[in-house]
Amino acid sequence: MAAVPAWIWIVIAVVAVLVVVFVVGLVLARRRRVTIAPPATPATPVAPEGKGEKPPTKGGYRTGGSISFSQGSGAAVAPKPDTRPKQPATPPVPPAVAVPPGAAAPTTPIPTVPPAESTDVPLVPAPRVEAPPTTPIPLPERTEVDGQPGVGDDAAVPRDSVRDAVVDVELPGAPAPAVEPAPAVEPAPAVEPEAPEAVAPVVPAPATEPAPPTVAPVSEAPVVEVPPLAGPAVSPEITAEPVAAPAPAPVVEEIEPSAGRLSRLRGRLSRSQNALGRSLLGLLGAGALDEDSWTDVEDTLLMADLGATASAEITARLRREVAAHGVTDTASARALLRRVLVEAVDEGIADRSVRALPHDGRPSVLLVVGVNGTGKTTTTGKLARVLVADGLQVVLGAADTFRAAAADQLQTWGERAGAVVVRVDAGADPAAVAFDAVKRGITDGADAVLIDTAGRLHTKSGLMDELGKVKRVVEKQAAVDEVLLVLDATTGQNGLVQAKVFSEVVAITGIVLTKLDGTAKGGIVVAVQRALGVPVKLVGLGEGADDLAPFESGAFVDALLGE
Ligand SMILES: Nc1nc2c(ncn2[C@@H]2O[C@H](COP(=O)(O)OP(=O)(O)OP(=O)(O)O)[C@@H](O)[C@H]2O)c(=O)[nH]1
Repeated sequence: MAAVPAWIWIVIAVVAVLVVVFVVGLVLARRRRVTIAPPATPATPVAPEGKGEKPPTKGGYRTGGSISFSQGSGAAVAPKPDTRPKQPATPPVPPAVAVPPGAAAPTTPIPTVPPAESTDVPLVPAPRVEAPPTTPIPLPERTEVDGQPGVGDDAAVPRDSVRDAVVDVELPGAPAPAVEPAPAVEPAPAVEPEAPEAVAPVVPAPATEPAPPTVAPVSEAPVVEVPPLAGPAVSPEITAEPVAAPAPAPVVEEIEPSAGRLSRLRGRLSRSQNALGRSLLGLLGAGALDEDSWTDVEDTLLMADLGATASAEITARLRREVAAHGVTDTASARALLRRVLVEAVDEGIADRSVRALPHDGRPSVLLVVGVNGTGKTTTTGKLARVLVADGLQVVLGAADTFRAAAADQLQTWGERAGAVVVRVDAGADPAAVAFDAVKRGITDGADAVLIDTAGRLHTKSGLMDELGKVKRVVEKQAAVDEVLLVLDATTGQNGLVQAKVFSEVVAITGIVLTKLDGTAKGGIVVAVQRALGVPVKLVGLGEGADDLAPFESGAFVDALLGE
């Protein structure tokens, strides 16, 4: 056998090397290939939209269709129906984020991308992912999110807008007693138990009987004498045709004199307020005060809403007085505290009288302004009572045409006090109502015209402009003598913000601090007077018709100190 030439061995070796290289390359190439098939079980299961719960994001919020939006009223708005396409792999971007009371408005949307661990999710092409909704729900316009309720919140949904419906009811065939029938009288068989209540608002009471307002014996024709409770005696021929009986004269109530009211109501103030007095007296009466004690005094004043500057000044003043004269016992501590607090409350205030007396042959004109729900209508009604009790003739202007029931509410106050009420339908121009009220006051020769205005959203320039217009229109007939800003004492420092904004739109001349019966923060009196430079003239100490009192610094401080 002939020897194989060397070159053949060389060729065989080269071919063998090439084959090895090719095979190794093929194996490596296969290993580097990306798998595109989805795994059997995704690492992060995503519930179908609108059915299951979405993974929570930061702050406890949940994305998806059940996000509630706060409106100005703080009332949750029902979420809009979710019409977005289903996106199993990618959670949708929420159109807006609910702002909880007390939280700062978020400036960036809540992250909705999958969390970090979603890197486990394989790279899946997402052909069905569609664009987010093209009409996002706008964020509410509220810019003030400090948690205080009611700052113009009702501007969107008047709080009692559902109450003013007139219900058509079937009239009963016989007079229906609203009170328990006397045992001797047989009840009329045809009377439905619900009838008296339902009928009362729409049927006038009989002209002949001064019946209570809820008694509405509708079958009483003027010519038929029917004893109020003698249902069975009514003739069957007398039908239940509505009879145009003259409206009953409104029962004007007896009004409590305003003098000494603050003393009478002091108990209410004390109950909520004297925590301040007690702790101050406790600190001062304890004898030698160290630095910590003085810090506690200042903190106590701060917590009662006196404001930082006033608290510091009062503390410094107390320190000086204690250093100069000493405090030997609780009585001397109380006397010192009283003097210093009264001075603080009266600082810069010369006159707390309400300018409600007629002058120059025309009535005085008072405008009652403030944020909704602070007690404007109630205060207007209470003030009307005081004026009427003092023998003045009063006209009330229902210029709160925004809240449907406000005019009704004022009318009731007017009827009870014996004051004329000028009103129009809800939604009319408030400036026109105010104008008419003043005109009526002048024509009637009234002594005072009180104009109740709608709650203002102090962050909304449109509504605030409207308030300015009311004042300007009124002034075409007569100068406005008093602009009373009604502040709810329970809103604390937020009241100061409102006060400042209102004072930029209309010149406030006096403050009415309502709901002082429900807060331990009476120090707001000092803070708001300092902020506006106008006096607190009246205080509201309850929901009762006569729970409005003149503000008196001495009596107020006595109440704080629990005397
Ligand atoms: N406890 C207490 N409640 C008060 C006082 N003054 C008013 N209220 C209550 O506060 C609520 C709101 O009073 P309104 O007079 O309707 O308030 P408003 O400012 O006219 O409200 P809008 O018409 O919505 O702007 C009512 O339930 C009143 O009875 C007060 O001094 N003490």
